[in-house]
Amino acid sequence: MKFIKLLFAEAGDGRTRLLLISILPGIVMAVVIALVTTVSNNSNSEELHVVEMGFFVLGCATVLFTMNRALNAMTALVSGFLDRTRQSIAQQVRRLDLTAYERIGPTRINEAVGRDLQTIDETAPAVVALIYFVMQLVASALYIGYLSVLAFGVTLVCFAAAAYFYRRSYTDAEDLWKAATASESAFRLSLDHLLAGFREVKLNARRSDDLFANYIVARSHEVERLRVESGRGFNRGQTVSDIFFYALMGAIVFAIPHYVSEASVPSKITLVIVFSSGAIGSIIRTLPMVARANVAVESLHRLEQDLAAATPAAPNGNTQGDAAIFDSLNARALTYTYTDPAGGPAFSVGPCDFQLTAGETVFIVGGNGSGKSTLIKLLTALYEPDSGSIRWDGTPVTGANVEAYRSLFTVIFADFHLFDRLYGIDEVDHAALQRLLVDMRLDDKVSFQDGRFSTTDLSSGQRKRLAMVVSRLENRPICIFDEWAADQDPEFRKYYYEVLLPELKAEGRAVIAITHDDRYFHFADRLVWMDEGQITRVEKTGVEFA
Ligand SMILES: Nc1ncnc2c1ncn2[C@@H]1O[C@H](COP(=O)(O)OP(=O)(O)OP(=O)(O)O)[C@@H](O)[C@H]1O
Repeated sequence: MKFIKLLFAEAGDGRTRLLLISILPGIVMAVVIALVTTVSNNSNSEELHVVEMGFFVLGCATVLFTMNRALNAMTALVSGFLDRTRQSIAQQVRRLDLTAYERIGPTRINEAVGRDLQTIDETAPAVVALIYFVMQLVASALYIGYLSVLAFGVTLVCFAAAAYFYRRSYTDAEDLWKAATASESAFRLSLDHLLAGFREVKLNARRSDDLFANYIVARSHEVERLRVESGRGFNRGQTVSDIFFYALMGAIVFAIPHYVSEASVPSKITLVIVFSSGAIGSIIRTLPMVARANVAVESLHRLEQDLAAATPAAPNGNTQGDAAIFDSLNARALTYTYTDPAGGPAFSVGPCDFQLTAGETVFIVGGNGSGKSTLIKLLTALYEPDSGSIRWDGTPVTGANVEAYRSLFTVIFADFHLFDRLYGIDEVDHAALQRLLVDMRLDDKVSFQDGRFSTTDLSSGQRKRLAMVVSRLENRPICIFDEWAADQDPEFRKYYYEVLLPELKAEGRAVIAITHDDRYFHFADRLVWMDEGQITRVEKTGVEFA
Protein backbone atom coordinates (compact mmCIF):
# COMPACT_ATOMS: atom_id res chain seq x y z
CA MET A 1 0.00 0.00 0.00
CA LYS A 2 2.54 2.53 -1.23
CA PHE A 3 -0.10 5.24 -1.46
CA ILE A 4 -1.31 4.95 2.13
CA LYS A 5 2.30 4.73 3.36
CA LEU A 6 3.07 7.90 1.43
CA LEU A 7 0.13 9.76 3.00
CA PHE A 8 1.11 8.81 6.53
CA ALA A 9 4.76 9.62 5.86
CA GLU A 10 3.64 13.02 4.59
CA ALA A 11 1.52 13.59 7.70
CA GLY A 12 4.75 13.66 9.76
CA ASP A 13 4.06 14.70 13.34
CA GLY A 14 0.33 15.03 12.58
CA ARG A 15 0.19 11.29 11.74
CA THR A 16 -1.31 10.19 15.06
CA ARG A 17 -3.93 12.92 15.01
CA LEU A 18 -4.86 12.13 11.42
CA LEU A 19 -5.09 8.45 12.21
CA LEU A 20 -7.25 9.10 15.28
CA ILE A 21 -9.71 11.40 13.54
CA SER A 22 -9.92 8.92 10.64
CA ILE A 23 -10.47 5.91 12.94
CA LEU A 24 -12.87 7.52 15.40
CA PRO A 25 -15.91 8.06 13.12
CA GLY A 26 -15.90 4.40 12.01
CA ILE A 27 -15.91 3.18 15.61
CA VAL A 28 -18.57 5.68 16.61
CA MET A 29 -20.71 4.65 13.62
CA ALA A 30 -20.47 1.00 14.73
CA VAL A 31 -21.68 2.07 18.18
CA VAL A 32 -24.56 3.98 16.55
CA ILE A 33 -25.43 0.84 14.56
CA ALA A 34 -25.35 -1.25 17.74
CA LEU A 35 -27.62 1.32 19.37
CA VAL A 36 -30.04 1.24 16.43
CA THR A 37 -30.19 -2.57 16.47
CA THR A 38 -30.87 -2.59 20.21
CA VAL A 39 -33.58 0.07 20.02
CA SER A 40 -35.27 -1.49 17.00
CA ASN A 41 -35.39 -4.83 18.83
CA ASN A 42 -37.24 -3.11 21.69
CA SER A 43 -39.54 -1.12 19.40
CA ASN A 44 -42.69 -2.78 20.70
CA SER A 45 -42.16 -1.17 24.11
CA GLU A 46 -43.89 2.14 24.81
CA GLU A 47 -40.65 3.80 25.96
CA LEU A 48 -39.43 6.94 24.17
CA HIS A 49 -35.75 5.88 24.40
CA VAL A 50 -34.74 9.46 25.19
CA VAL A 51 -31.28 8.47 26.43
CA GLU A 52 -30.65 6.32 23.36
CA MET A 53 -31.91 9.16 21.16
CA GLY A 54 -29.43 11.50 22.86
CA PHE A 55 -26.61 9.02 22.24
CA PHE A 56 -27.78 8.60 18.66
CA VAL A 57 -27.65 12.35 18.01
CA LEU A 58 -24.31 12.66 19.80
CA GLY A 59 -22.91 9.70 17.84
CA CYS A 60 -24.05 11.05 14.48
CA ALA A 61 -22.71 14.53 15.31
CA THR A 62 -19.35 13.01 16.31
CA VAL A 63 -19.18 11.04 13.06
CA LEU A 64 -20.02 14.10 10.97
CA PHE A 65 -17.64 16.39 12.85
CA THR A 66 -14.64 14.04 12.92
CA MET A 67 -15.14 12.94 9.30
CA ASN A 68 -15.21 16.57 8.27
CA ARG A 69 -12.00 17.25 10.23
CA ALA A 70 -10.34 14.16 8.79
CA LEU A 71 -11.29 15.13 5.24
CA ASN A 72 -10.05 18.70 5.77
CA ALA A 73 -6.79 17.41 7.24
CA MET A 74 -6.35 15.05 4.28
CA THR A 75 -7.09 17.81 1.76
CA ALA A 76 -4.52 20.08 3.40
CA LEU A 77 -2.01 17.23 3.57
CA VAL A 78 -2.37 16.18 -0.06
CA SER A 79 -2.42 19.79 -1.33
CA GLY A 80 0.83 20.42 0.56
CA PHE A 81 2.31 17.25 -0.89
CA LEU A 82 1.30 18.23 -4.44
CA ASP A 83 2.71 21.71 -3.98
CA ARG A 84 6.04 20.41 -2.67
CA THR A 85 6.27 17.68 -5.30
CA ARG A 86 5.52 20.04 -8.20
CA GLN A 87 8.16 22.45 -6.93
CA SER A 88 10.68 19.72 -6.23
CA ILE A 89 10.27 18.17 -9.69
CA ALA A 90 10.64 21.59 -11.36
CA GLN A 91 13.68 22.29 -9.18
CA GLN A 92 15.30 18.96 -10.01
CA VAL A 93 14.50 19.37 -13.70
CA ARG A 94 16.14 22.79 -13.88
CA ARG A 95 19.27 21.36 -12.26
CA LEU A 96 19.54 18.46 -14.70
CA ASP A 97 22.24 18.56 -17.24
CA LEU A 98 21.03 18.45 -20.83
CA THR A 99 22.10 14.83 -21.37
CA ALA A 100 20.01 13.64 -18.42
CA TYR A 101 17.06 15.82 -19.47
CA GLU A 102 17.13 14.36 -22.98
CA ARG A 103 17.34 10.84 -21.52
CA ILE A 104 14.39 11.29 -19.12
CA GLY A 105 12.35 13.29 -21.62
CA PRO A 106 9.58 15.86 -21.16
CA THR A 107 6.74 13.32 -21.66
CA ARG A 108 7.57 11.47 -18.45
CA ILE A 109 7.87 14.70 -16.50
CA ASN A 110 4.55 15.97 -17.86
CA GLU A 111 2.84 12.69 -17.02
CA ALA A 112 4.12 12.78 -13.45
CA VAL A 113 3.10 16.39 -12.86
CA GLY A 114 -0.22 15.92 -14.67
CA ARG A 115 -1.69 12.43 -14.52
CA ASP A 116 0.10 10.94 -11.48
CA LEU A 117 -0.35 13.92 -9.17
CA GLN A 118 -3.99 14.23 -10.23
CA THR A 119 -4.64 10.57 -9.38
CA ILE A 120 -3.06 11.06 -5.96
CA ASP A 121 -5.09 14.22 -5.40
CA GLU A 122 -8.39 12.53 -6.31
CA THR A 123 -7.74 9.38 -4.28
CA ALA A 124 -6.60 10.97 -1.01
CA PRO A 125 -10.11 11.75 0.36
CA ALA A 126 -11.16 8.20 -0.49
CA VAL A 127 -8.53 6.96 1.95
CA VAL A 128 -10.30 8.74 4.81
CA ALA A 129 -13.52 6.99 3.76
CA LEU A 130 -11.64 3.69 3.48
CA ILE A 131 -10.32 3.95 7.04
CA TYR A 132 -13.79 4.97 8.24
CA PHE A 133 -15.49 1.95 6.66
CA VAL A 134 -12.76 -0.50 7.69
CA MET A 135 -13.01 0.68 11.29
CA GLN A 136 -16.80 0.47 11.14
CA LEU A 137 -16.50 -3.13 9.95
CA VAL A 138 -13.93 -4.06 12.60
CA ALA A 139 -16.01 -2.49 15.38
CA SER A 140 -19.19 -4.10 14.02
CA ALA A 141 -17.45 -7.49 13.98
CA LEU A 142 -16.44 -6.98 17.62
CA TYR A 143 -20.06 -6.12 18.44
CA ILE A 144 -21.15 -9.32 16.74
CA GLY A 145 -18.55 -11.12 18.90
CA TYR A 146 -20.10 -9.55 21.96
CA LEU A 147 -23.52 -10.83 20.89
CA SER A 148 -22.39 -14.33 19.89
CA VAL A 149 -18.95 -15.92 19.83
CA LEU A 150 -20.14 -18.40 17.20
CA ALA A 151 -21.44 -15.63 14.92
CA PHE A 152 -18.16 -13.77 15.45
CA GLY A 153 -16.22 -16.85 14.36
CA VAL A 154 -18.37 -17.28 11.25
CA THR A 155 -18.02 -13.56 10.47
CA LEU A 156 -14.24 -13.70 10.84
CA VAL A 157 -13.95 -16.74 8.58
CA CYS A 158 -16.15 -15.10 5.92
CA PHE A 159 -14.27 -11.78 6.12
CA ALA A 160 -10.88 -13.52 6.00
CA ALA A 161 -11.92 -15.63 3.00
CA ALA A 162 -13.38 -12.57 1.23
CA ALA A 163 -10.19 -10.58 1.92
CA TYR A 164 -7.98 -13.45 0.70
CA PHE A 165 -9.81 -13.90 -2.60
CA TYR A 166 -10.19 -10.16 -3.11
CA ARG A 167 -6.44 -9.71 -2.52
CA ARG A 168 -5.61 -12.26 -5.24
CA SER A 169 -7.78 -10.55 -7.82
CA TYR A 170 -6.61 -7.14 -6.63
CA THR A 171 -2.91 -7.94 -7.16
CA ASP A 172 -3.53 -9.14 -10.72
CA ALA A 173 -5.77 -6.15 -11.41
CA GLU A 174 -3.16 -3.73 -10.06
CA ASP A 175 -0.47 -5.27 -12.33
CA LEU A 176 -2.81 -4.91 -15.30
CA TRP A 177 -3.43 -1.30 -14.36
CA LYS A 178 0.35 -0.75 -14.29
CA ALA A 179 0.58 -2.21 -17.81
CA ALA A 180 -2.34 0.02 -18.90
CA THR A 181 -0.49 3.07 -17.55
CA ALA A 182 2.64 2.13 -19.53
CA SER A 183 0.54 1.66 -22.67
CA GLU A 184 -1.07 5.01 -22.07
CA SER A 185 2.39 6.63 -22.21
CA ALA A 186 2.93 5.02 -25.63
CA PHE A 187 -0.51 6.25 -26.71
CA ARG A 188 0.37 9.78 -25.62
CA LEU A 189 3.57 9.71 -27.67
CA SER A 190 1.50 8.85 -30.76
CA LEU A 191 -1.00 11.57 -29.91
CA ASP A 192 1.91 14.02 -29.48
CA HIS A 193 2.89 13.24 -33.09
CA LEU A 194 -0.62 14.19 -34.22
CA LEU A 195 -0.56 17.42 -32.20
CA ALA A 196 3.01 18.52 -32.92
CA GLY A 197 2.87 17.35 -36.52
CA PHE A 198 -0.67 18.53 -37.17
CA ARG A 199 0.15 20.35 -40.43
CA GLU A 200 2.20 17.48 -41.82
CA VAL A 201 -0.53 15.00 -40.89
CA LYS A 202 -3.18 17.21 -42.45
CA LEU A 203 -1.25 17.38 -45.71
CA ASN A 204 -0.67 13.65 -46.03
CA ALA A 205 -3.75 11.45 -45.83
CA ARG A 206 -1.73 8.21 -45.90
CA ARG A 207 0.44 9.39 -43.01
CA SER A 208 -2.69 10.52 -41.21
CA ASP A 209 -4.37 7.11 -41.70
CA ASP A 210 -1.25 5.18 -40.71
CA LEU A 211 -0.63 7.25 -37.58
CA PHE A 212 -4.29 7.12 -36.63
CA ALA A 213 -5.12 3.47 -37.36
CA ASN A 214 -1.84 1.73 -36.55
CA TYR A 215 -0.67 3.77 -33.62
CA ILE A 216 -3.27 6.05 -32.04
CA VAL A 217 -6.20 3.62 -32.36
CA ALA A 218 -4.08 0.50 -31.81
CA ARG A 219 -2.47 1.90 -28.68
CA SER A 220 -5.74 3.32 -27.43
CA HIS A 221 -7.32 -0.13 -27.87
CA GLU A 222 -4.43 -1.67 -25.97
CA VAL A 223 -5.02 0.76 -23.08
CA GLU A 224 -8.73 -0.06 -23.25
CA ARG A 225 -8.05 -3.83 -23.27
CA LEU A 226 -5.74 -3.65 -20.26
CA ARG A 227 -8.12 -1.37 -18.38
CA VAL A 228 -11.05 -3.68 -19.06
CA GLU A 229 -9.01 -6.67 -17.87
CA SER A 230 -7.90 -4.74 -14.83
CA GLY A 231 -11.51 -3.67 -14.13
CA ARG A 232 -12.64 -7.28 -14.55
CA GLY A 233 -10.04 -8.31 -11.95
CA PHE A 234 -11.39 -5.78 -9.46
CA ASN A 235 -14.98 -6.80 -10.27
CA ARG A 236 -14.13 -10.49 -9.88
CA GLY A 237 -12.70 -9.66 -6.47
CA GLN A 238 -15.88 -7.81 -5.61
CA THR A 239 -18.12 -10.70 -6.72
CA VAL A 240 -16.11 -13.28 -4.79
CA SER A 241 -16.16 -11.06 -1.69
CA ASP A 242 -19.91 -10.65 -2.09
CA ILE A 243 -20.34 -14.43 -2.18
CA PHE A 244 -18.81 -14.67 1.29
CA PHE A 245 -20.88 -11.74 2.46
CA TYR A 246 -24.12 -13.43 1.32
CA ALA A 247 -22.92 -16.71 2.82
CA LEU A 248 -22.46 -14.87 6.11
CA MET A 249 -25.98 -13.39 5.87
CA GLY A 250 -27.42 -16.84 5.14
CA ALA A 251 -25.54 -18.42 8.03
CA ILE A 252 -26.67 -15.68 10.44
CA VAL A 253 -30.32 -15.90 9.36
CA PHE A 254 -30.70 -19.66 8.86
CA ALA A 255 -28.01 -21.45 10.88
CA ILE A 256 -26.97 -19.32 13.84
CA PRO A 257 -30.50 -19.13 15.42
CA HIS A 258 -30.30 -22.88 16.05
CA TYR A 259 -27.18 -22.43 18.16
CA VAL A 260 -27.89 -19.26 20.18
CA SER A 261 -30.22 -19.18 23.12
CA GLU A 262 -31.30 -15.48 23.06
CA ALA A 263 -33.99 -14.96 20.37
CA SER A 264 -33.10 -11.31 19.59
CA VAL A 265 -29.43 -12.01 18.73
CA PRO A 266 -29.85 -13.25 15.12
CA SER A 267 -32.00 -10.29 14.15
CA LYS A 268 -29.54 -7.86 15.79
CA ILE A 269 -26.64 -9.47 13.93
CA THR A 270 -28.60 -9.42 10.67
CA LEU A 271 -29.23 -5.71 11.12
CA VAL A 272 -25.53 -5.08 11.81
CA ILE A 273 -24.62 -7.01 8.68
CA VAL A 274 -27.17 -5.15 6.59
CA PHE A 275 -25.70 -1.86 7.81
CA SER A 276 -22.20 -3.19 7.10
CA SER A 277 -23.07 -4.00 3.50
CA GLY A 278 -22.76 -0.28 2.69
CA ALA A 279 -19.30 -0.22 4.25
CA ILE A 280 -18.22 -3.34 2.37
CA GLY A 281 -19.48 -1.89 -0.93
CA SER A 282 -17.63 1.38 -0.31
CA ILE A 283 -14.39 -0.42 0.58
CA ILE A 284 -14.60 -2.50 -2.55
CA ARG A 285 -15.24 0.57 -4.69
CA THR A 286 -12.38 2.47 -3.05
CA LEU A 287 -9.70 -0.23 -3.29
CA PRO A 288 -9.33 0.01 -7.10
CA MET A 289 -8.79 3.76 -6.72
CA VAL A 290 -6.09 3.04 -4.15
CA ALA A 291 -4.54 0.49 -6.54
CA ARG A 292 -4.38 3.16 -9.27
CA ALA A 293 -2.91 5.63 -6.81
CA ASN A 294 -0.28 3.00 -5.89
CA VAL A 295 0.73 2.84 -9.55
CA ALA A 296 0.87 6.65 -9.69
CA VAL A 297 3.05 6.80 -6.54
CA GLU A 298 5.36 4.16 -7.98
CA SER A 299 5.83 5.98 -11.27
CA LEU A 300 6.32 9.28 -9.40
CA HIS A 301 8.95 7.68 -7.16
CA ARG A 302 10.74 6.18 -10.17
CA LEU A 303 10.88 9.61 -11.79
CA GLU A 304 12.09 11.24 -8.56
CA GLN A 305 14.80 8.58 -8.22
CA ASP A 306 15.93 9.11 -11.81
CA LEU A 307 15.93 12.87 -11.30
CA ALA A 308 17.85 12.56 -8.03
CA ALA A 309 20.39 10.18 -9.59
CA ALA A 310 20.88 12.55 -12.51
CA THR A 311 20.76 15.86 -10.66
CA PRO A 312 24.22 17.29 -10.14
CA ALA A 313 24.98 18.72 -6.70
CA ALA A 314 23.64 22.25 -6.14
CA PRO A 315 26.03 24.64 -7.86
CA ASN A 316 28.36 26.68 -5.66
CA GLY A 317 29.11 29.24 -8.34
CA ASN A 318 27.46 32.49 -9.28
CA THR A 319 23.88 31.65 -10.18
CA GLN A 320 22.85 35.26 -10.61
CA GLY A 321 23.46 35.00 -14.30
CA ASP A 322 25.66 38.01 -15.00
CA ALA A 323 29.26 36.90 -15.27
CA ALA A 324 30.14 39.76 -17.60
CA ILE A 325 33.92 39.36 -17.51
CA PHE A 326 35.21 37.44 -20.49
CA ASP A 327 38.51 37.63 -22.33
CA SER A 328 39.10 34.16 -23.63
CA LEU A 329 37.82 30.65 -23.84
CA ASN A 330 40.09 27.72 -24.52
CA ALA A 331 38.61 24.26 -25.08
CA ARG A 332 41.01 21.32 -25.32
CA ALA A 333 40.29 17.87 -26.73
CA LEU A 334 36.54 17.93 -26.01
CA THR A 335 34.78 14.65 -26.79
CA TYR A 336 31.17 13.60 -26.49
CA THR A 337 29.37 10.45 -27.59
CA TYR A 338 25.59 10.10 -27.91
CA THR A 339 24.11 6.78 -26.91
CA ASP A 340 21.53 4.94 -28.97
CA PRO A 341 18.20 3.81 -27.45
CA ALA A 342 19.83 0.52 -26.40
CA GLY A 343 22.50 2.45 -24.48
CA GLY A 344 25.29 1.74 -26.99
CA PRO A 345 27.55 4.43 -28.43
CA ALA A 346 26.17 6.37 -31.40
CA PHE A 347 27.51 9.57 -32.96
CA SER A 348 30.75 10.98 -31.49
CA VAL A 349 32.14 14.48 -31.55
CA GLY A 350 35.79 15.30 -31.00
CA PRO A 351 38.41 15.43 -29.79
CA CYS A 352 37.93 19.14 -30.61
CA ASP A 353 40.11 22.13 -29.72
CA PHE A 354 38.43 25.53 -29.84
CA GLN A 355 39.57 29.03 -28.88
CA LEU A 356 37.58 32.23 -28.66
CA THR A 357 38.53 35.72 -27.55
CA ALA A 358 36.43 38.78 -26.78
CA GLY A 359 35.45 40.73 -29.91
CA GLU A 360 36.06 37.79 -32.21
CA THR A 361 33.54 36.52 -34.77
CA VAL A 362 33.74 32.81 -35.58
CA PHE A 363 31.61 30.96 -38.10
CA ILE A 364 31.17 27.21 -37.69
CA VAL A 365 30.38 25.58 -41.00
CA GLY A 366 29.86 22.02 -42.19
CA GLY A 367 27.31 19.59 -43.54
CA ASN A 368 24.12 18.52 -41.80
CA GLY A 369 24.79 16.20 -38.91
CA SER A 370 28.49 17.07 -38.83
CA GLY A 371 28.30 17.94 -35.12
CA LYS A 372 28.13 21.77 -35.14
CA SER A 373 25.23 22.07 -32.68
CA THR A 374 26.74 19.39 -30.47
CA LEU A 375 30.00 21.33 -30.32
CA ILE A 376 28.01 24.41 -29.26
CA LYS A 377 26.36 22.41 -26.47
CA LEU A 378 29.81 21.31 -25.32
CA LEU A 379 31.28 24.82 -25.48
CA THR A 380 28.36 26.25 -23.49
CA ALA A 381 28.74 23.42 -20.91
CA LEU A 382 25.20 22.21 -21.59
CA TYR A 383 26.74 18.79 -22.27
CA GLU A 384 29.44 17.61 -19.91
CA PRO A 385 32.25 16.34 -22.15
CA ASP A 386 33.30 12.70 -21.88
CA SER A 387 36.87 13.99 -21.89
CA GLY A 388 38.70 17.24 -22.43
CA SER A 389 38.44 20.56 -20.64
CA ILE A 390 37.49 24.20 -21.03
CA ARG A 391 39.42 27.10 -19.55
CA TRP A 392 37.70 30.45 -19.10
CA ASP A 393 40.21 33.31 -18.80
CA GLY A 394 42.77 30.67 -17.82
CA THR A 395 40.59 29.10 -15.09
CA PRO A 396 39.31 25.55 -15.63
CA VAL A 397 35.52 25.29 -15.85
CA THR A 398 34.41 22.92 -13.09
CA GLY A 399 31.21 22.16 -11.19
CA ALA A 400 32.00 25.12 -8.90
CA ASN A 401 31.97 27.79 -11.62
CA VAL A 402 29.94 26.18 -14.38
CA GLU A 403 26.79 28.23 -13.64
CA ALA A 404 28.76 31.45 -13.89
CA TYR A 405 30.46 30.16 -17.03
CA ARG A 406 27.12 29.36 -18.68
CA SER A 407 25.92 32.85 -17.91
CA LEU A 408 28.56 34.21 -20.32
CA PHE A 409 26.41 33.02 -23.20
CA THR A 410 23.27 34.06 -24.97
CA VAL A 411 22.26 31.41 -27.48
CA ILE A 412 19.59 31.27 -30.16
CA PHE A 413 19.36 27.56 -30.97
CA ALA A 414 18.06 26.35 -34.32
CA ASP A 415 15.05 24.94 -32.42
CA PHE A 416 14.93 27.80 -29.91
CA HIS A 417 12.12 28.42 -27.46
CA LEU A 418 10.56 31.87 -27.40
CA PHE A 419 9.57 32.93 -23.88
CA ASP A 420 6.57 35.19 -23.38
CA ARG A 421 8.36 37.27 -20.74
CA LEU A 422 11.85 38.61 -20.20
CA TYR A 423 12.51 36.10 -17.44
CA GLY A 424 15.61 36.99 -15.41
CA ILE A 425 15.76 40.60 -16.66
CA ASP A 426 14.58 42.56 -13.64
CA GLU A 427 14.84 46.07 -14.98
CA VAL A 428 13.81 46.27 -18.58
CA ASP A 429 15.27 49.19 -20.53
CA HIS A 430 12.08 50.03 -22.42
CA ALA A 431 13.80 52.52 -24.74
CA ALA A 432 16.43 49.93 -25.73
CA LEU A 433 13.72 47.32 -26.18
CA GLN A 434 11.71 49.58 -28.44
CA ARG A 435 14.86 50.38 -30.49
CA LEU A 436 15.53 46.68 -30.94
CA LEU A 437 11.93 46.03 -31.99
CA VAL A 438 12.31 48.79 -34.59
CA ASP A 439 15.69 47.38 -35.76
CA MET A 440 14.08 43.97 -36.15
CA ARG A 441 11.03 45.51 -37.84
CA LEU A 442 8.72 44.09 -35.24
CA ASP A 443 7.49 47.34 -33.73
CA ASP A 444 4.20 47.18 -35.63
CA LYS A 445 3.64 43.54 -34.63
CA VAL A 446 4.83 43.22 -31.07
CA SER A 447 4.79 45.46 -28.04
CA PHE A 448 5.95 44.90 -24.51
CA GLN A 449 3.19 45.41 -21.95
CA ASP A 450 2.75 44.35 -18.33
CA GLY A 451 6.07 42.53 -18.37
CA ARG A 452 5.30 40.39 -21.41
CA PHE A 453 5.28 40.50 -25.17
CA SER A 454 1.86 41.23 -26.62
CA THR A 455 2.20 38.16 -28.86
CA THR A 456 4.60 35.44 -29.91
CA ASP A 457 2.30 34.23 -32.70
CA LEU A 458 4.55 35.33 -35.52
CA SER A 459 6.08 33.96 -38.69
CA SER A 460 9.16 31.78 -38.14
CA GLY A 461 11.49 34.54 -39.35
CA GLN A 462 9.76 37.08 -37.08
CA ARG A 463 9.97 34.70 -34.12
CA LYS A 464 13.72 34.47 -34.69
CA ARG A 465 13.95 38.24 -34.80
CA LEU A 466 12.07 38.48 -31.50
CA ALA A 467 14.48 35.89 -30.08
CA MET A 468 17.29 38.19 -31.25
CA VAL A 469 15.68 41.10 -29.38
CA VAL A 470 15.63 39.02 -26.20
CA SER A 471 19.17 37.81 -26.79
CA ARG A 472 20.47 41.36 -27.13
CA LEU A 473 18.66 42.43 -23.98
CA GLU A 474 20.38 39.60 -22.14
CA ASN A 475 23.58 41.54 -22.73
CA ARG A 476 26.02 38.64 -22.57
CA PRO A 477 29.66 38.76 -23.70
CA ILE A 478 29.36 35.68 -25.96
CA CYS A 479 26.57 35.41 -28.52
CA ILE A 480 25.85 32.12 -30.29
CA PHE A 481 23.44 31.92 -33.19
CA ASP A 482 22.63 28.54 -34.75
CA GLU A 483 21.61 29.19 -38.37
CA TRP A 484 19.76 32.34 -37.30
CA ALA A 485 19.68 33.76 -40.82
CA ALA A 486 18.39 30.53 -42.38
CA ASP A 487 14.77 31.69 -42.52
CA GLN A 488 15.32 35.44 -42.90
CA ASP A 489 14.56 37.23 -46.17
CA PRO A 490 17.59 38.37 -48.23
CA GLU A 491 17.38 41.89 -46.88
CA PHE A 492 17.43 40.78 -43.27
CA ARG A 493 20.06 38.18 -43.97
CA LYS A 494 22.27 40.97 -45.32
CA TYR A 495 21.44 43.09 -42.26
CA TYR A 496 22.42 40.19 -39.99
CA TYR A 497 25.85 39.67 -41.54
CA GLU A 498 26.70 43.23 -42.50
CA VAL A 499 25.23 45.24 -39.64
CA LEU A 500 24.20 43.13 -36.66
CA LEU A 501 27.26 40.87 -36.32
CA PRO A 502 29.74 43.77 -36.81
CA GLU A 503 27.75 45.77 -34.23
CA LEU A 504 28.10 42.97 -31.69
CA LYS A 505 31.80 42.76 -32.49
CA ALA A 506 32.17 46.53 -32.05
CA GLU A 507 30.57 46.17 -28.62
CA GLY A 508 33.42 43.77 -27.74
CA ARG A 509 31.27 40.64 -27.81
CA ALA A 510 32.47 37.33 -29.12
CA VAL A 511 30.14 35.78 -31.68
CA ILE A 512 29.88 32.16 -32.77
CA ALA A 513 27.53 31.75 -35.72
CA ILE A 514 26.67 28.42 -37.26
CA THR A 515 25.98 29.11 -40.89
CA HIS A 516 25.83 27.74 -44.43
CA ASP A 517 25.84 31.23 -46.08
CA ASP A 518 29.17 31.05 -47.91
CA ARG A 519 28.69 34.44 -49.59
CA TYR A 520 29.06 36.06 -46.14
CA PHE A 521 31.98 33.95 -44.87
CA HIS A 522 34.34 36.94 -45.20
CA PHE A 523 32.54 38.62 -42.26
CA ALA A 524 34.08 36.05 -39.91
CA ASP A 525 37.46 36.43 -38.27
CA ARG A 526 37.73 32.66 -38.36
CA LEU A 527 35.96 29.84 -40.14
CA VAL A 528 35.81 26.50 -38.34
CA TRP A 529 34.90 23.56 -40.58
CA MET A 530 33.36 20.43 -39.18
CA ASP A 531 32.82 17.01 -40.67
CA GLU A 532 31.81 13.72 -39.02
CA GLY A 533 32.12 15.23 -35.54
CA GLN A 534 35.67 16.52 -36.13
CA ILE A 535 37.03 20.02 -36.69
CA THR A 536 38.67 19.40 -40.04
CA ARG A 537 39.87 22.87 -40.95
CA VAL A 538 40.25 26.36 -39.48
CA GLU A 539 40.64 29.40 -41.76
CA LYS A 540 41.61 32.84 -40.62
CA THR A 541 40.79 35.80 -42.92
CA GLY A 542 40.93 33.50 -45.85
CA VAL A 543 44.25 31.95 -44.84
CA GLU A 544 44.14 28.30 -43.88
CA PHE A 545 46.36 27.72 -40.84
CA ALA A 546 45.32 24.44 -39.24
N1 LIG B 1 19.82 14.21 -28.79
C1 LIG B 1 20.52 13.38 -29.59
N2 LIG B 1 20.59 12.06 -29.29
C2 LIG B 1 21.30 11.22 -30.08
N3 LIG B 1 21.98 11.61 -31.15
C3 LIG B 1 21.95 12.90 -31.50
C4 LIG B 1 21.22 13.85 -30.74
N4 LIG B 1 21.39 15.05 -31.30
C5 LIG B 1 22.19 14.87 -32.37
N5 LIG B 1 22.53 13.57 -32.49
C6 LIG B 1 23.41 12.98 -33.49
O1 LIG B 1 24.54 13.81 -33.58
C7 LIG B 1 24.83 14.11 -34.93
C8 LIG B 1 25.26 15.58 -35.02
O2 LIG B 1 24.14 16.37 -34.71
P1 LIG B 1 24.25 17.95 -34.65
O3 LIG B 1 22.92 18.48 -34.32
O4 LIG B 1 25.38 18.33 -33.79
O5 LIG B 1 24.63 18.27 -36.17
P2 LIG B 1 24.67 19.66 -36.94
O6 LIG B 1 26.01 19.73 -37.59
O7 LIG B 1 24.32 20.78 -36.03
O8 LIG B 1 23.55 19.42 -38.01
P3 LIG B 1 22.58 20.45 -38.78
O9 LIG B 1 23.42 21.27 -39.71
O10 LIG B 1 21.69 19.55 -39.51
O11 LIG B 1 21.89 21.24 -37.73
C9 LIG B 1 23.60 13.80 -35.72
O12 LIG B 1 23.99 13.13 -36.89
C10 LIG B 1 22.77 12.92 -34.85
O13 LIG B 1 22.88 11.59 -35.30
